[in-house]
Amino acid sequence: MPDLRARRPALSPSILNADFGHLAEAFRQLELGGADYVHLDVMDGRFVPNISFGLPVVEAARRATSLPLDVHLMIVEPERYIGDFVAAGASIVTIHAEACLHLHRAVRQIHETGALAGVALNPATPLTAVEEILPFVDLVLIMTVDPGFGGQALIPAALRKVERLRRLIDELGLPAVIEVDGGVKESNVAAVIRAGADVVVTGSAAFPPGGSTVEALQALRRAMQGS
Ligand SMILES: O=C(CO)[C@@H](O)[C@H](O)COP(=O)(O)O
Ligand SMILES: [Co+2]
Repeated sequence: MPDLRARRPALSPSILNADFGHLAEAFRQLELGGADYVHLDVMDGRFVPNISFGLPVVEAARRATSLPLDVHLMIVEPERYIGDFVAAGASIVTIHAEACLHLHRAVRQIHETGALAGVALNPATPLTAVEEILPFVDLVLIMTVDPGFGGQALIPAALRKVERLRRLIDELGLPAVIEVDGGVKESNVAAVIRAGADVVVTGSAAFPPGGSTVEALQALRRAMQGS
């Protein structure tokens, strides 16, 4: 399992905006561009209004790259599929607090399968939704857009939530890392890191139409270092 605290800030590009006809090439580009993880956005058309992909793509990703797979489950009742996604190759399984009634049990389930456990919050969900589970998770994912689609603009108010979570985690001395997902790009990634992100997800910024993913990731990394 990856050590989430080893490389911070880390880059976890999402393949949501990649060319699905050439996924193996997309993974190669992410490796060449220096990605730390690959973010896989699983959407069920119920928790979010969009359907993306499921287990076969996670399995294909596992075969195509040695990068750790950071699986973001935007599905209702995620606890029903945790074992399947870990068996498919997920290193990190992140479930939404809004989608899961028994978070404590689901987090334990993720750990029992040998993966790292993340809990995600939508922009309108208050931090109190993760306060009690915070000591038990490896990662908290703060959505800076409403989930469901790539290419949306980051909601600036969500960064204030990242700042508050940073303070809380540091005050309590907890090991959980903060991942920020949604609308992160070269022009705002430094502000996202300054707010307290340990891991940043970039979807559309990692796969610019007609552009180079390797160059996009290198530019993002430079901007991250200038934070
Ligand atoms: O979880 C999601 C969207 O629901 C994200 O991971 C997006 O895939 C990120 O894409 P950009 O906002 O960076 O274009
Ligand atoms: Co995501």
